[in-house]
Formats: sequence, C-alpha cells, structure tokens
Amino acid sequence: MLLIDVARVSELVSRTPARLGKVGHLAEILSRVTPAEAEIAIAYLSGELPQRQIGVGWRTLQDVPEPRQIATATLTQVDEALSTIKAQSGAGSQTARKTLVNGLLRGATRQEQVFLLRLLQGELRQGALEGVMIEAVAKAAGVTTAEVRRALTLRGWLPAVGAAALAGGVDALRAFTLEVGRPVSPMLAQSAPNVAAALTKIGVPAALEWKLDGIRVQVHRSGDTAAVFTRTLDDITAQVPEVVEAALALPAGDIVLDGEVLALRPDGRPEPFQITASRVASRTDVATARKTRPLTVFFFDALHIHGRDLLDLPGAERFAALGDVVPPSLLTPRLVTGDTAEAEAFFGDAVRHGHEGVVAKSLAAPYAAGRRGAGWVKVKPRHTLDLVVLAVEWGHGRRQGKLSNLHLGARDPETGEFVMLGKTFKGLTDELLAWQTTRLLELATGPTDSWVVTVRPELVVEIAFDGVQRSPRYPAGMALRFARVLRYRPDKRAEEADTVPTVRALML
Ligand SMILES: Nc1ncnc2c1ncn2[C@@H]1O[C@H](COP(=O)(O)OP(=O)(O)OP(=O)(O)O)[C@@H](O)[C@H]1O
Repeated sequence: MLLIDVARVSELVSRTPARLGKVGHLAEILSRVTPAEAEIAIAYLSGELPQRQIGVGWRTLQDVPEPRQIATATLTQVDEALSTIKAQSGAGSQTARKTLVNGLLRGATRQEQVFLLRLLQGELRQGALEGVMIEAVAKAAGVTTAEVRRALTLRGWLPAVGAAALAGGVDALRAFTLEVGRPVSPMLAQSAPNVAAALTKIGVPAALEWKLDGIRVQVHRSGDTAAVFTRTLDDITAQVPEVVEAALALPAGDIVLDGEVLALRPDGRPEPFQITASRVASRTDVATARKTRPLTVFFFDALHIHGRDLLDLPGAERFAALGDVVPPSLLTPRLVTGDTAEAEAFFGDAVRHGHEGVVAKSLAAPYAAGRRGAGWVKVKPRHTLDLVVLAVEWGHGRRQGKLSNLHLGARDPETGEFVMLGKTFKGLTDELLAWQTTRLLELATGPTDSWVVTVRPELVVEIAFDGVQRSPRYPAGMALRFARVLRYRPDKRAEEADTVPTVRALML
C-alpha cells in the first residue's frame, strides 16, 4: 500500500465529524491491506507514534522541500525510514535525523508531506482515537468490539491486535492470554466526593484500602527473574531493585501483582510524591539512591499466580489469592466493611498517616484492565484535576526568563483535542519553574521568543482548584476558580488527563 492511501484516509477522517463515518473510512482501508500493513496503518492513524519516540525536533521540520507530483513511497518503506531515524543516536544524530527526514519529505507528495509532518510532530489528532480504531478493526475483521478490547487488554498494543484480528479473526484474538513479562494496562478508579457516596456506588460490604501516594507498579515474576512496569507500561526494573527483591522473595514462581511503590520516611510516613517520583525516575547510581531513599512496595491486587489468570475472578477471591503469597507487611492496609461510620474512620486514618485518601473496592467485580472500572472508587479530601499544558507565558519581574503562566486544558473524549479551561502561575516553586521552563521549551511548537509559547500537549499537571464556574471567555464555557499547581504527573500521558465532561460535572 502507498503512503498516500493512509494520508488520504487521515484527511478524510479528520474532515468527517460523525464517529460512525470515521469508523467506516478506517474500516474500509483496513479491510483491503495486508495484516503487516494494517499494523503500521493502525499505529500511524491512531497516533500511537508520538513524536518523542522518533525524536525529531520542531526546527528539523521547518525547511520542507518541494513535494513530488506522483506518489511512490510505500507504507512499509516509510515505516523503515522512520525506524532508521529513530535509531540515530550519539554525536551528530540530530544532523543525521534532519537529513533523513528531509529525504523522506522529498520523496512525498504534498498530501503525504502534510501527513508526515503532523505525524512527526505528534499532532495527528484527527479523531481516530483508540475507541474509534477498535470499532474500525472489529468492523474490518468481522469480529465484536468486545473481542478486540479483551485482546487489547492482554496485549496492550492495538496495532498488533488489529493485525491479528485481520489475519486470523476471532480465533487469533482469543489466543491472546496474559503473558508473564508483558505488562497489561492497569485498572483505574472512578471518583466519589465522599466515603458514603463511594459505598453507595459500589454496594456493601466493600473493601476500603488506603490510597497510597506513590507510583503504580505492576510486578511480573517468572522463576528467578522479575520485571517492574509503570502505569504507562514503561519498564522500570533497573530503577527499583527493592521491588524486584521483594517479588523474588515471595513463595511463588509465576506471578503478576499490582501495587504502589513509595519512599517512606523513617517514621513510616510517605515522603512527598515528588521525592518518590524522582527516586523512581532516576537511572543513575541506583545503588547509592536506595541507601539514602529506600523504596517500599505495597501490593493490592493479583492478576496471575502459579500459571492461573485471575483477572476474571471477583475482587474478594483475587485478594485472598494475593494474601496467600504476599506477607501482611507488604499488603496495602485494607478494611472490609458495610458500615459507613467505620469506613469514614478508616478514611480519616489514611489521611492522618499522610496518604491521599482511600480506594473503595467491590468484592465482586473482576479486574477491569485498562479501564476506569466501576469496581474501584477513589475518595480524596480535596478536589484536583490532571490537566494538560497547552501553552505558557514568559514571566515578569522575579520570574523574568522563566516560562511561568500555564494555559491548562482538559481532553475532549470525542475529538481527542484539548480544550482550555484556565491559566495559572500559582503554586510553582523555583525548582518547578526551572524544570518546566526547560521541559516546555523542548515541547515548543512555535517561536519561543513570543510572549505566549505554544507547546505540544503532552505534559500533565495536577491542579488544585476551588470550583468550576461558567465563563464565556473560555471555549468550553467554563473556567477553573483559583487554580494552582500541585505537581507534575510524569507518569501520566495526555490521553489519560481528565476530560471536559469530568470537569463539567464539577460545575455548580
Ligand atoms: N490501594 C490502592 N488501590 C488502587 N490504586 C491505588 C491504591 N493506592 C494508591 N493507588 C493509586 O491510585 C491510582 C488509582 O486512581 P486513578 O485510577 O484515578 O489514577 P490517578 O488518575 O493516577 O489518580 P490520582 O491522580 O488521584 O492519583 C492508581 O493508579 C494507583 O497508582
């Protein structure tokens, strides 16, 4: 298949507002390509190829050569070229990348160039979001979306699942099982304003667990090796030897466990989130870091034990299985109750111990991998949102030379675009200001000498606020009151940021 076919579909999809129309265009192209081509096409069209993976900066993309009149580049050739560009490293790699990107653009038609530039800049948001693409794959392969979703949960990579569905239909999809060593997308929690509401949502009796303020870890152990993954499925095994050792000490050969890792103070209270996050992120001199800032892991769920997948079991059974292999000291504090007063006291206790609140969990629900399942409901004492930085203004006075006032956006789940909800420069420490200036300059998509610097919408920031009010000044008709920065969330992708409907639900 030629690149132009994908470029045309991309344009068609972006011009088609209706979801069903988008699905139709995507399914049409997927049904007439080879599975290998489908894998690449799905990756590109659903934006699974963020610019940062390829490592091409904005400046590289400025001098676009004259386009060709006739399309000749095949999708496979383009994919090989992108892999070569991605593989450049070390001295001179920027120049090499630039030459390679230019070569790629020189062989492309105007429509292909537009597609490639948007792809390389991570701005291909034509609405072929995961949900739309899943429907398109199902339609093209003649299977149900539920079958595609199930396989995706276990495989974690839609292009591969799509290729399998197109090649082998429902049988190929059913062949996906949880594989020890390959991470699955973790289950996420819904929210409730208080403990009573959480219990009503879940039904009683329910389990309540402390919501530990650390980094999510999924631990895979096979025999005497173990691997650790984050919620974005990044492999952090080398950074967290404490977790590896804890997993290897368990009396089980094959296990996949879900939990949270934390840096604790000597008195057992958690260090601030930034300290845990920077310890986990740091790759240098881990041996020294673990002496000064040791990590402790707490487990709260089991996905696989002794060769058996547990995902479909009810919560109570999964927790019982977890208790069989994990000692009480490594289990997240938990209470099973049907009594609201008792549950509220447990919540108070979690907060007094320096944790974020509680997660109320259904005793009956399965593990809803990759979804904000109804079986988990979090309760926190204050309102926060995870928003995406869309642009930033240069500071004045004491903040001269620093990127300061952040333009914040929530995700529109229908379009995949980000909608601005407000600005803030409050809550930023000097350290955060310095960090965000460097990071946001890397993400800049336009001139960096203008007052407002637009950036690729990738950086997620946790914002505290006093409420959501109606505001004609902002595109969603609402704005945050007294927004202030709590912290950056490097563990979250922009696609996981809070959505416009979530924010709207908080409007008084
Ligand atoms: N006992 C627990 N059970 C489940 N998740 C827990 C628990 N303790 C801490 N967590 C953390 O809470 C998160 C679940 O909340 P959610 O799915 O909303 O993720 P989140 O958006 O990162 O939440 P938040 O921003 O409130 O931390 C998990 O990803 C995990 O990191």
